[in-house]
Amino acid sequence: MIVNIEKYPIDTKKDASGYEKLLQSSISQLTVQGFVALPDFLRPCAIDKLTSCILDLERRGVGFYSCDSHNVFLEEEGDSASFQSPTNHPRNVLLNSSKLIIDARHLAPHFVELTDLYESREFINFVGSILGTELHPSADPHGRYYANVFRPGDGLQWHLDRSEYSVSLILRPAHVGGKFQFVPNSRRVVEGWDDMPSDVIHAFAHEASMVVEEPDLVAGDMYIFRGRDSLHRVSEIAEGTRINLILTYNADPGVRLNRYTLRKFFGVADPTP
Ligand SMILES: O=C(O)CCC(=O)C(=O)O
Ligand SMILES: [Fe+2]
Repeated sequence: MIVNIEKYPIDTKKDASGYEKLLQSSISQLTVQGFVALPDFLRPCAIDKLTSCILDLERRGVGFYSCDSHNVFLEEEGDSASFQSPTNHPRNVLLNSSKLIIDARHLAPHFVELTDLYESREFINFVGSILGTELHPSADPHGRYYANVFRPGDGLQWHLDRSEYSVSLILRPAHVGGKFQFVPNSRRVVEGWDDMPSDVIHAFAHEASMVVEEPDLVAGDMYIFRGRDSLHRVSEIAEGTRINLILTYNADPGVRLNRYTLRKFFGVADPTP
């Protein structure tokens, strides 16, 4: 088991009162901050094993280095009514991101325990109970879960995820930069923009009661948030390497990523039907 089960009794049958306490504190964190951070969720030996295995895959050239530009919605530029919209409309403004993604197909053979966690009823029920929804694993063979490796100069610009819910497991934070920044429940505001602000943080400073959160996350931490409803990014890495795992879930079964996301971030030009 890669989970620090003594601190996080996610199996309700084994420790009902510990589970209930954990659930209630996580739910109140989500209500107050719009996300949940669970420190030391992974066992130290799991952090070491997962990290060295991902770095080894990177050395062997496994994974896709995505450095294509994208818009905040992760949808085709101009594939809808807003095609007629001004060039500065968020749908038309391209942002530059870069990172290495090692997707679920490449990770699975090396990470049986990760697949087990991703699919485990206890884990899905725990995360779903915090988020107040039934959760289903993604049906996307590439994006159900994946590792991100950010090197200096890399970063992931502002976007709204295609998957509804994301769970991130931090394996190694950057030394400088590489901060996870997000604005809880900001989708509606972003959808209302006619012009993409050049400085998103500054733009939100003028929105009543909207805060750009920047949690301080360290190796072993797990965080949960609504990636489709909360604009978020990873700021540029200045020093060190940032490595994390993202596990994605949806309220409906059978959900897959759109072609845009698969092409730009996973290097998949022609997804299998
Ligand atoms: O690496 C992170 O913390 C966030 C990554 C992310 O937003 C994504 O992969 O969609
Ligand atoms: Fe994201």
